[in-house]
Amino acid sequence: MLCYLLYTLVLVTLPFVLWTLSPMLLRKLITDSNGNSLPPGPNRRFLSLQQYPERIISTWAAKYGPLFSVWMGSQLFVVVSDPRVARDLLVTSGAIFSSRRQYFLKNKIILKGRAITASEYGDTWRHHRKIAMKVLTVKAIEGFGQSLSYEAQMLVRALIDDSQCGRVSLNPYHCTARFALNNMLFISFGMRTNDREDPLIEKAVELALEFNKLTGPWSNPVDFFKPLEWIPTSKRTRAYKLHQNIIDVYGSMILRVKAKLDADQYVPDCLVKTIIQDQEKEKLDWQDMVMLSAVFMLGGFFSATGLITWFLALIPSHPQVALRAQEELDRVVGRDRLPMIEDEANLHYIRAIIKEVQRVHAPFWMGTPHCTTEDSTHSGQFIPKGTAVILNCYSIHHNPDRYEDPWAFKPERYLDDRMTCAESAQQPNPIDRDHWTFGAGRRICPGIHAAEKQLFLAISHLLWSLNFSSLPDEPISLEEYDGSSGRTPRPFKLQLSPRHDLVYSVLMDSSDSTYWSS
Ligand code: HEM
Repeated sequence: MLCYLLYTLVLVTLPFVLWTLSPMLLRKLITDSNGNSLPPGPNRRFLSLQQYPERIISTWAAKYGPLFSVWMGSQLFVVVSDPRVARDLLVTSGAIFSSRRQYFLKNKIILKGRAITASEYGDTWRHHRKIAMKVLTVKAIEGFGQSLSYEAQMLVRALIDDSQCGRVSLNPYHCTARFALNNMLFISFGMRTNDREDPLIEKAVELALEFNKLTGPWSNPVDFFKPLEWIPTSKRTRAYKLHQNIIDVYGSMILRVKAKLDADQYVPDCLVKTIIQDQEKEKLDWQDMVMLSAVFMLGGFFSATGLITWFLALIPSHPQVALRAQEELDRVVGRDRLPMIEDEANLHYIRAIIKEVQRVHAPFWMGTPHCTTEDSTHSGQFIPKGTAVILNCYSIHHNPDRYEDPWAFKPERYLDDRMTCAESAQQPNPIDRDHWTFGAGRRICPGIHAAEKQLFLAISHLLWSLNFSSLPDEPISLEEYDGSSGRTPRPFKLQLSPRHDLVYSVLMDSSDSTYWSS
């Protein structure tokens, strides 16, 4: 009996053990016609990397070098941990390094291969990205300037209001989320929410959080082991539910805009107005329309919320940074008005703070994986067609050769950098690029201009108006975070106070008196 049990155990586990260890052999067998073999890497397969995958990835990058390979289940990945390699592969060889792997949960179930980010490289991706760019170019974003500035003012007001003018401590997440949500609502649907208790905020936050929990590039075994696709799991059920919720929530919002347009009511220029008006010309079906509007809300909203919340988590432990920024604000803007978009060019230290937050707290340490559409080689290393490519921002952003004292939060390092992030990404020498938070190559984040303007307005308004401190018995963790594809800080509390006597009167000078209740 014991023998029989042992025999069965060996029979069941041996194939799995051999499969897990097969990379040892495959690394020797897989070569291109010139004998170039795969980049080095761990000699076993993994099914997932759960919490904080960047930590093990950076250890592997240190061991195996700037281009290493690793199998996640049946999928071969290469991980890029150096700016020059990133430029060579993602930019120079962009024609074959710009597709997307069809992840089971994210791409197949939740986004159905659409939403730009889930589309494979080709005509549909090009077409949908071009449509999105109609509202995301520098010029288009300038057109949203007034609304973005207004939301920044509302962000500060909401923080003051919710903290009862600084009398009680608060978790700022709800306020930062509403700021980013309203910006995306306006750019996508030409609307904003005034209601402090609006269930739409809860729903949008819930959908974005669920999306980020379910779609980490390395967090789901089902993405890498096909037989698991047939096994009902709670994650698979959640993915189907999320897809349906996206269709229901954003679909009903599109219908709201359409009803207004049909009734000849005013709708500001926005993504959804464009796609409704051009639906026939652009040959968009209902799923295309919903997914295009959803990706702004899921990706754009979550990442901007994350970065502003990370800024608020960082600032209490860096009072000297706040002080220096506030001296700059007093000198350039003064105390009798709020910062404006036009001030950005003269607020060098504020811009440096934003770049440094983006470097030390990039919302996506592993970017969004690209996928190759042809065989290629780099420095004598073979990268087969169908390989998934990870841009390892975590190692790149902590390389001491590029960033002196890389673990420290030091905005000064960017003080002489006068370029926008979009301009910096175009520099011929990739080492000079500020950071890699927005990705690289043909799939670089199309929302980069919208993100930069929002972040500038939010952070300059916050620093102009308020001082922030943590609670003595509730230190803020800068190490831990929530999310798997995107990261936001663990919930924390702040104590805030107005910075000078004019703060309330300048902020009160607003047309929207229904909102401002204190
Ligand atoms: C606030 C900070 C933001 C960060 C850090 C960020 C970061 C990223 C990253 C890393 C990618 C993947 C790039 C690649 O594949 O190489 C991406 C893609 C994308 N982002 Fe953003 N993003 C931000 C804001 C936004 C905003 C505001 C929007 C929309 C208004 C947006 C829309 C998109 C879309 C549609 C894609 C898919 C692009 C494609 O696959 O071609 N993002 N973003």
